[in-house]
Amino acid sequence: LGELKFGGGSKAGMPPPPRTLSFSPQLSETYGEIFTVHLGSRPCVVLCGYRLLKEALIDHAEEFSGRGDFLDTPAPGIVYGNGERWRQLRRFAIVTLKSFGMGKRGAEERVREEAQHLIQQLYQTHGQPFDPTFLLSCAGSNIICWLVFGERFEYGDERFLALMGLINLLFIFPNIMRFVPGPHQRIYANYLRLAEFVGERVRRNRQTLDPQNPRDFIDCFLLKMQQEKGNPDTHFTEDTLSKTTVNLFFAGTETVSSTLKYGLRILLRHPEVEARLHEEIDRVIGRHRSPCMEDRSRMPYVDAVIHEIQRFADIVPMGVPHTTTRDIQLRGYAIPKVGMNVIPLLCTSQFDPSRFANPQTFDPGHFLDENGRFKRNDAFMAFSRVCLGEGLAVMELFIFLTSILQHFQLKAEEDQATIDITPESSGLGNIPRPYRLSLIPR
Ligand code: HEM
Repeated sequence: LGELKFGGGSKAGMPPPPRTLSFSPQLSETYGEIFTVHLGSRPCVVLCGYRLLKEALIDHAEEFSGRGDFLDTPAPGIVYGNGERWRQLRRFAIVTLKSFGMGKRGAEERVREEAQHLIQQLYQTHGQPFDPTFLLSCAGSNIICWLVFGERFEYGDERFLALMGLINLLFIFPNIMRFVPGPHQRIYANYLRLAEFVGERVRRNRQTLDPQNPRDFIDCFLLKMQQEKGNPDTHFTEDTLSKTTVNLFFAGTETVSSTLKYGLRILLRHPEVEARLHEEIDRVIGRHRSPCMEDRSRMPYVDAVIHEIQRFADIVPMGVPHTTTRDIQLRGYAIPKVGMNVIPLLCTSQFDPSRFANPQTFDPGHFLDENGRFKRNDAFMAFSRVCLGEGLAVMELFIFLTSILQHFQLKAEEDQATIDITPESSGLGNIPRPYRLSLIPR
């Protein structure tokens, strides 16, 4: 297993690393589509390629629905949940967020409104080069703030800035971070501060709770806790409230903004794609009204580009670890229920050469048929199987990206031909390279 790589990452003066994936897919050339690696003392079954991932995550969805536990997070919320607790918290979150309009018109209005705030902020850059990370994170984060905290924040609001400062991709691994010295311990400290922030909001909500008129996810959770009072086996506790809220906050913020940040960089590298996007946006939406979800069905090129950005950026290359809910045979191998993590290497489906003509090339044609209509491809697995926020993410990506391109032309700071669109580092997440761009009003 000498080839096993945990992330890439280029240092100053060094050539960029090859596109390494956390478990280099080349391992499958030697060991096949299914093999075991040992992470410390934990055996993990790694699954590679579209067909095998489909077999496990879709055809045997129930059997592979357990959440792997090598992240060792105690009293988990949804993302690291398992069994009955996970089922109940997940169902509750879906129903509650839908009641606030997630995946529906209510959320669409919020996303459109947030897009307008984002555009106003982008005009303030006055065509000068800037790093888009902060503004994109604010926009994505505000959608989740509205769902879980019942309000959006101005981008300069100190409470919001403090909150944004706590977010880091590595949040998802707080328990690992706790033990790794150096900057990781700071990240773990940030995780605790975010939990504290949530705790304060919970105290505030409790004082003003109106059972007839819950304002946000936290209110709904508190009401559920009241209903479950007296049930010694309840899964709705202070602890699961805090963890679930932190899960939603993280999962819904960093994913969307990283995809947008990656996407804009790819468009800087491919101005011909940007030009076709402008053309379709001008033709279908025009310059004067804000984009809405109804437009999407008439914009196959935009749809294809967003899918291709998500495929190519591949921001969660290893997926999130699963485990089996019962002993199962897969391709003749026995995977026991207990003690085995299953790592679905989503990247091996997203880059599967049997499913994409030129997997290593950014090409929106991967999602277009010969008549220019949008073409689904089942090997597209950016959301894996159980992402709870998929509908919301799709809405945000479409409305934010089309709004930006409706108003601005992108201008690179560096020579377009040399823009490197491989990730800055590639591990549990693919992190886009830091860059600056200018937005020229159209
Ligand atoms: C571009 C955006 C996004 C991407 C690429 C993404 C990707 C993923 C992936 C790969 C998983 C693991 C699924 C599995 O275990 O099979 C996941 C789970 C999850 N995502 Fe997303 N996600 C995105 C946006 C969001 C948003 C906006 C939310 C918030 C509402 C969200 C909430 C969650 C939650 C709560 C889980 C855990 C679900 C569970 O274990 O039951 N995600 N996501």
